[in-house]
Amino acid sequence: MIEEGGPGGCPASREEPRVAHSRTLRFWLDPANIAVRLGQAGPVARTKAGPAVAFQVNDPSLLRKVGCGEDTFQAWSADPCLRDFTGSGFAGSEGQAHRDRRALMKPALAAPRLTALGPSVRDSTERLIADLPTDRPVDVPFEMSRLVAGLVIETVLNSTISPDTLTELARARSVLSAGVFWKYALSPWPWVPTPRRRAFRRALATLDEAAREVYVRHRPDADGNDVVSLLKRSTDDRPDAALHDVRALLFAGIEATASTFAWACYELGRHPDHQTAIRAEADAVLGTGAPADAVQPRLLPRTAGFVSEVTRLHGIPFLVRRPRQATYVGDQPVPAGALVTLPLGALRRDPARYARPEEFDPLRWAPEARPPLSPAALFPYGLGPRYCPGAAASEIMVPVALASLVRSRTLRTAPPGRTVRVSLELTPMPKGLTMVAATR
Ligand code: HEM
Repeated sequence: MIEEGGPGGCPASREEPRVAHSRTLRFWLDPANIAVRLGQAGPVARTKAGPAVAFQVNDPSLLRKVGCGEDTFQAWSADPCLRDFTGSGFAGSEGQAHRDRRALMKPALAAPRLTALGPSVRDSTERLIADLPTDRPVDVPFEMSRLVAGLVIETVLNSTISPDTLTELARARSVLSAGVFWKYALSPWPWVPTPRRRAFRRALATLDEAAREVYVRHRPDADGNDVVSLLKRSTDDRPDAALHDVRALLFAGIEATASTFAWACYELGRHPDHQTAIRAEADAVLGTGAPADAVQPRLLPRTAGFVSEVTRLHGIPFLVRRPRQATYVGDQPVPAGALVTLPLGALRRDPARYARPEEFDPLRWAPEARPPLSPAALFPYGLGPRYCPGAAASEIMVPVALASLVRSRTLRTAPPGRTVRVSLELTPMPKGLTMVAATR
C-alpha cells in the first residue's frame, strides 16, 4: 500500500487546527497531481502504471465512448480475476444477462418509489449513531462504514442485521476494497499469496454471512415490489443468484457512500462554519414533527452543496476499463487488456469549469451562484451500462443522513495535526482520520 506521511499544503479553515496531509493525499488533491498533468497531454495520454502501460482518456467525448462501450471495454467488475468476489451476481455479469438484472431492479430503486426514504434515513441515522462514543476520538472510516452499512441494510434493502455482524462487515469493507483494487490493478499477473490474501478470504466470508443475514431477515414491502423482493421472486429456482445480487448491492452500496461520508466528516472538521450552517438547515427541516414529504434533499440545499463539493474534491478519482481486443481510442492504439482510466477526479479540478479548483467551497453549488453548476457534470455515479443503480437512493440518503448526524453531534478533528493518509482502495478513504463526535 502506497501511503506516506508528512505535512501538507491544502487550505485549512482558520477556526480549526489543520489536519496534516500525507504526500499521497497531495497526489490526489494537488491540482498539479499526475492525472491533472496528464490531462494536458492530449485526448488520450499513454503512461506507465507499474509494469503495465495505461491510457488516460482526457477528451470528454472519448471518455463517454469508453464508459458506454461495453462491447469493446470490459468493466472492472466483470474481469475474470474478480470472479471469487462477484460470484454469480449481476455486477460480474455482462451483456444481456446484466441488462436484464438491471432492468428488473430499476423500478424498485427509481426516484418515484423512494418517497418514504428521507424520513426512514433520518430515523435510522439517529438510531445508528446513538452508540457512537461522545467523549473520545473514533476511527472515522470505520464508523462511517458501520453507519452506512446499517443505513443501506435498513432503508434500501428492507432488512436488519445483528450488531456484531454489522461491526464485522464494517471492518471487512476496507480489506475487500483494498483487495479488489490490488487484484485488478495487478491483473493479469498472479495475485501473490500473502497474509493479505488470507485476510481477503476472511473478509469475503464476512460479506457472505452479512448478505445471508440480510436475505433471511428481509421484510418485503406491502406491495412486494422492493428491490430484494424483486430479486428473490425472479430467481425462485436459483436462490444463490439472488443472494449474490444482494451481496453486490450491499458491498457497492456501502463502498462509495462510506467514502463520501468519511470525507464529509473530514471537511466538516476543517470547516466548522459550514458545520454550523448545515446544522441550522437540519434543525429547520428534520425536526421529529416534520411531515414525511419535508424530509428531502431539495429542502437541504446547503447540505446538498456540501456533499457536491465533497464529491468534487474527494469522489471516486478514476473509473477503469480494459479493452477485450486491440482497439483505438481516438487516434491512440490500445492493446487488448491494457488499463484504460477515465480520470473523473482530474475533470472535477478543471480550472476552466471550476474557479479556484483546489479550494473546498460548497457555496459554489448554491442555487444563486453564478455561473450555475450542475452536480451531474461531476459524473458522481459513473456513466453507461454500469451507471450506479443506487444513484436515486444516494441522492436522498447522503444529504439526509449527513444533516441528521450534524444535527445531533459536533465533529471535531482529534488529535489536531494528525496525519491523514489516503488509502488505496476502490474508493479512497481518509485513512487515519480520527474525530470526536461530541453531543451538540
Ligand atoms: C455516494 C454514494 C454512491 C456513489 C458516489 C456511487 C458511485 C458509483 C459509480 C461511479 C459506479 C460505477 C462504477 C463503474 O462504472 O466502474 C457505481 C456502481 C454501482 N453502484 Fe453505486 N454509488 C453510490 C451509492 C450506491 C448505493 C447506495 C448502492 C446500492 C444500494 C449502489 C450500488 C451500486 C452497484 C450495484 C453498482 C454496480 C453496477 C453494475 O455493475 O451494473 N451504489 N456506483
